[in-house]
Amino acid sequence: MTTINELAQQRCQPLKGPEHRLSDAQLREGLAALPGWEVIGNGAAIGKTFRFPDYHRTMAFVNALAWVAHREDHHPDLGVHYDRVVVRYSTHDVGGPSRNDLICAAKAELLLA
Ligand SMILES: C[C@H](O)[C@H](O)[C@H]1CNC2=NC(N)=NC(=O)C2=N1
Repeated sequence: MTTINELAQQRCQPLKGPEHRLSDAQLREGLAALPGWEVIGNGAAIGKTFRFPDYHRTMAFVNALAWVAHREDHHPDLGVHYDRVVVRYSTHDVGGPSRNDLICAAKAELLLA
């Protein structure tokens, strides 16, 4: 079993090519450690909607997430709203979800822990 802390301790690696795409079983195993995260876009990505009481807290999270993206060189697609952020990770260079997406989802999650 993988835990959220094990994922969050890892660093994203530059991955290129479809061989790095996670299998359904690997994806399921990883998502079991990430509360609220789900497969979206028919297996193309993983995502979660984070809700906040106001715009200030929404943007504080967006900025913290941007810092994670910069540090890891792995970038989420974001939908930014007044009181929520729709976060979606997929690895473009792989053509779908990779281990990097699970790692960044775990780091995103722990920003709020
Ligand atoms: C060279 C650099 O590591 C790549 O271009 C990175 C940058 N950030 C990225 N972010 C995401 N989400 N997917 C990628 O494939 C990706 N590739």
